[in-house]
Amino acid sequence: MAQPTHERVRRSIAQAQTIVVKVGSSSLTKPSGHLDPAKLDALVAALACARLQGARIVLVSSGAIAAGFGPLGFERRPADIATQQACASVGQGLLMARYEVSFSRFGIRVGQILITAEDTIRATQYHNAQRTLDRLLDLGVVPVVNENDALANNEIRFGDNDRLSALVANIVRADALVLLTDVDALYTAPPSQPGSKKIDFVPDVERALNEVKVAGSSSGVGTGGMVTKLEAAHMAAVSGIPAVLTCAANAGPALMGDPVGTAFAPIKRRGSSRRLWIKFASHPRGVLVADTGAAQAVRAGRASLLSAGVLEVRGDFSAGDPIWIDDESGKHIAKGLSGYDSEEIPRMLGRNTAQLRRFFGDEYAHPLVHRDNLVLV
Ligand SMILES: Nc1ncnc2c1ncn2[C@@H]1O[C@H](COP(=O)(O)OP(=O)(O)O)[C@@H](O)[C@H]1O
Ligand SMILES: N[C@@H](CCC(=O)OP(=O)(O)O)C(=O)O
Repeated sequence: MAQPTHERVRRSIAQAQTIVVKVGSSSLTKPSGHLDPAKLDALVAALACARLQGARIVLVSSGAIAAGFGPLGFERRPADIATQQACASVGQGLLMARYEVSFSRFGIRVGQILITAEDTIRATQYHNAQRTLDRLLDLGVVPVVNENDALANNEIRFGDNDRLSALVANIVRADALVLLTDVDALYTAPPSQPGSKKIDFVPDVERALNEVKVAGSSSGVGTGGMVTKLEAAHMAAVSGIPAVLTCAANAGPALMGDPVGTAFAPIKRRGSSRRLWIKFASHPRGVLVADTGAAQAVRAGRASLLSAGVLEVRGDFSAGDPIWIDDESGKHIAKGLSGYDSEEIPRMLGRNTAQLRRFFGDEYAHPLVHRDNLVLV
């Protein structure tokens, strides 16, 4: 794919039909950490303007914990998970109530979607989320998405909403991702560092990941800082979606394609959402160890993993679950979705397709991991 120019990326954002906008806690709160209704109203005005011009808008909004800790009597954002979850439970309702009132000024309805990492890992939940979001957008609603903090356990939590927003962008097949935060752009180093310079355009986010110095959040209310925002821009780029990162006050101009903040070029053609999910969001539940020939074929690309080239299966998983494909030295080569339950696999190992068909029947004559369900790492 030819590298798009800065101007072209901005134009494609201006022309985007379906747009995912992510707003961070720090952009919705006062310095005290409490929810700031004026900031929320200003953001909603910019989004409503785009919506009323025909864009399909999904808002991924943080701020539940920030909205909840004040009313619960805490002076600052609590650090322990259980209290954060309690704050999110109280704050999510308060946040939605504000969005409801604010969007209703423009005659726009909102719908709440609380999502967990599991919903982006399991194919059935993923498709369920996709169907609901698509239908809401068809009905002209602005879905307001957040992680289901009150229930998500720490091991599978995203924790930040940046990467979640990139997955949502893929789920709704968005044409653009807009990341709104408390800095106006990506800088060559954290803006507090002397000499850091603003970056207007990132043609290749994979290179930027190595070159830009980023830090975590320093706002006291945000979570991932610039690290997870760059990861989100990367996930968008590899699924063919241009992104722009800027401050919430620039939401309007950013959506119009004006040269505010930092624009990120897509680096691949739009790939399948399944592959993005496999690569970035799935948590493998087992391992298939490939022999030298199979490892070579998988590494070379576009080859399925056949039972004949697999030496060992580890873990307890079901057909459709994500698994690692390792080489004999234990190095991860790829992630993929298993075609079979782990308990079915041992008797299939080392056998070619004709043998599998003869011994076990047609339903066993398929690859252990089909190439469409496999992503190199
Ligand atoms: N290279 C960088 N460029 C811009 N901002 C950076 C960089 N490295 C770290 N940051 C910090 O990331 C912060 C934004 O992240 P965060 O507080 O998590 O916001 P949000 O709540 O919007 O997710 C900024 O306030 C900034 O200080
Ligand atoms: N889901 C959490 C978001 C966590 C968070 O602070 O994220 P972010 O501000 O986007 O870095 C909430 O609503 O409070």
